[in-house]
Amino acid sequence: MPSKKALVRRPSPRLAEGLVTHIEREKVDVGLAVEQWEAYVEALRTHGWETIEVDPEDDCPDSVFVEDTVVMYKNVALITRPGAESRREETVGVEEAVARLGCSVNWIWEPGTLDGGDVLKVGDTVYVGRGGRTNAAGVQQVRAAFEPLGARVVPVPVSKVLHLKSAVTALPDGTVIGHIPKVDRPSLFPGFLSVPEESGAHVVLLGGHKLLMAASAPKTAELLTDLGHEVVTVDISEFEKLEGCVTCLSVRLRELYA
Ligand SMILES: NC(=O)NCCC[C@H](N)C(=O)O
Repeated sequence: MPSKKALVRRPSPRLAEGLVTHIEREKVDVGLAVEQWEAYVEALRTHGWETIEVDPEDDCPDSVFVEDTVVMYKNVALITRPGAESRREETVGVEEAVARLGCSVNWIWEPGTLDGGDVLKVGDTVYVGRGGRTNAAGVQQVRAAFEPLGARVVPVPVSKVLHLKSAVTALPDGTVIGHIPKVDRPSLFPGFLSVPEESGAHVVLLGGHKLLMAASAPKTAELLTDLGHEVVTVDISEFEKLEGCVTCLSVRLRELYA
């Protein structure tokens, strides 16, 4: 059944200790990050999403990046086993939240690792990034969880950025967008549009032609507006310093059964 709920998780007071892998560490202003997070949540609400706060996990610096802890396909919530050990505790509260919402719960098991940021769904095609955080066993377990439900899992190499969705996301019509220097194999996607900025590759689909994007990609916002999309922007500079992007701050639940 169509639903418009989104999981979010308040930033930890230890946010500034979050992991950085592909970029230089920069000082994070936690107070500003909280303001930016609140504005992000407000943008989701303004555009028709009911936001559900997962209990905060103050001891986990990266817990605000809730996308990495669970992958939804239909009514099934696949609880991940994050590739970074420091993030594994984050899944506990998320599992409880999705179970309360009536999802069927499934899990990635050792030796599998999977970060939700490595999973991009385009219709029933589920692209899974095989990179620093997601291993081959993780990809195989996504297949086992979702293919019996009608998905087709397509593994994609990721070597230049943290996650698959740091490199590419998809527009409402299924066109995959990415900033070419950061995409390993653009030819793997049937329809690919190159965008001028790295953070322009990240869109959250708000419904209809509305896209939520970071304020740091004005040229891409202009391009997508010119193509007929309605672009809503949020400043997420403090999360970008930790390799976060608009997608990773929420998990949209579009097919809840309950
Ligand atoms: N899905 C995402 O883009 N997640 C961002 C995670 C950033 C966090 N600092 C990490 O390295 O795990």
